[in-house]
This record gives sequence, structure tokens and C-alpha cells, in this order.
Amino acid sequence: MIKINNLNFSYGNGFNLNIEKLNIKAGEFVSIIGPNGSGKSTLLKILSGILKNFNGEILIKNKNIKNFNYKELAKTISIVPQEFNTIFKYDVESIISTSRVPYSKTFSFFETMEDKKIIEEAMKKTDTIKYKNKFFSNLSGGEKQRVMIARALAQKTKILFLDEFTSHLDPGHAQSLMNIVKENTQNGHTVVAVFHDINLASIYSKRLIIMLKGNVVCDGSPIDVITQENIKDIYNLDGSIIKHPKYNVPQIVFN
Ligand SMILES: Nc1ncnc2c1ncn2[C@@H]1O[C@H](COP(=O)(O)OP(=O)(O)OP(=O)(O)O)[C@@H](O)[C@H]1O
Repeated sequence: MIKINNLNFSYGNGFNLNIEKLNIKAGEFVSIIGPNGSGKSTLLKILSGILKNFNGEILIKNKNIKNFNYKELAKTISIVPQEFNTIFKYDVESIISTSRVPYSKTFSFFETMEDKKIIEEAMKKTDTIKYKNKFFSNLSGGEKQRVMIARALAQKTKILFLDEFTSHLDPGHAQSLMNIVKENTQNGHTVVAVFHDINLASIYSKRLIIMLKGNVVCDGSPIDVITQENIKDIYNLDGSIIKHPKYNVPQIVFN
């Protein structure tokens, strides 16, 4: 579904991202973890077509990302970015409805009955329907995050990129949205999610990637990746690793 070959990117300020080879299959739920500034968001921005000035090759469904037009890319990939605070001065429903623009057959956008149904379903799933007439800018951080997730879900893409999408969510909403995202992968959707919550990543993803200084330094199952050595060396974290009582996957507790 996603193939990276010899990827190299630089902002021109000393930070370099280098990934020789990385393949992500359809239906995978891959979590990317790593310390601040290691290049996780940069990678998602490159993979979603936001940052275009890179060397190397990115294939999405075997087609070079540089050969996608705007509509085609927007029908293939959706992203929940890490920051979205100042972007929108509209009501929630209007913001979510922008996700349907790529599907519009006319030059101006008129919602079809199907669009309306998809938007409503996304609002119900994310528990945002109660805010539909509120201004986005007047919502709390977690409420905004749920609206952005609704917008990505309503975009109905086969690939979903999530950048710390649970960071503002209360535990109940975090769990229910993780379950929704996981459900999507069972329908063949591909999810690549950046997390600082390693425990959540360990429960929900069969594959974890650690980034450090612009490189992929670990790629494997939670049990292979979340090791005592890695948490000390990569995060400089004084923690212990215990087993999740239900799923048997590693979980980190602070010492
Ligand atoms: N627009 C930009 N212009 C210049 N440098 C940038 C820009 N965005 C990010 N950087 C730098 O690139 C590096 C990687 O940033 P990135 O946001 O990808 O890291 P991250 O792993 O997602 O970090 P975090 O966990 O803190 O969100 C950092 O050193 C950052 O300062």
C-alpha cells in the first residue's frame, strides 16, 4: 500500500530525515513512536503529500505520490494533523463537510444526500454531533481533536495518518476512537499513527516503528520494540516494563 525507497528530506536547518526502505501493507495499523523532534510528523507530512520537496520515491498503491492530483490524493489519504488551532473559523458541520469536496463532481461544492449521511455518521462515531452548529474555535482541545477525526473519517480514504490524535482526549474518548480506527483496519484500511503514548500503541498496533534523529531505528512487534534497553537508550526514561494483563503486550510504568 505504501512503499518508501531511499527517502531523504531536509528543512535546510540541519535536520535530515533518511529512510532507505519502508513498506506498509494494506490493513496494517502501524504506530510510529520516538522522542520529540525525531521526525515523526515530518514523515507523516511527506507521506500525505504536504511536504513535497524530498528526494527518493514514495509509492502509494504502486503509484508515485508525485503523480497524484489533489482530488485523487484526497480520496486516498486523510490526515489528522498535530496542530489545527487557528485554521478554522467555521462551524463544526461545515468543517467536517470539507472532507467531501474531493468527491464533488461540479466546480462548486453541493452536498449530496450521501455526503450528508457520511458526515452525520462520522459525527455520531466521534461523539461530535452535539457540537455541529458550534464554532470550531470555541471548542476545547479534545473536542477539536474529535472534530478533526470526524473530518478524516468522513473523507472515506483507504489510508489514514494520525498525528498524536489522542493527545487531548479523555481516556474514554481515546479508547472509543482507537477502537473505531482499529475497526477500519479490519476493513482493509491502512493506519499510520504517531504516538507518545507507547502503552496505547502497544495495545492497538501489531507493528511499532521507532524514529530517532530522522532515522528508523526499530521496526517490529511491540514485544521486540518496547524493551528495557530501548526505553533507556532512546527515551532516557527510568521505567519498568510489565505485561498487559489482558493482551500480554508490554506496557511501560514509570519508576
Ligand atoms: N517547518 C519546519 N521548518 C524547519 N524545521 C522544522 C519544521 N518542522 C519541524 N522542524 C524540525 O524538524 C525536526 C523534526 O520535527 P518533527 O515535527 O518531525 O518531529 P516529531 O518527531 O514529530 O516531534 P514531536 O514528538 O515533538 O511532535 C525538529 O528538529 C524540528 O525542529
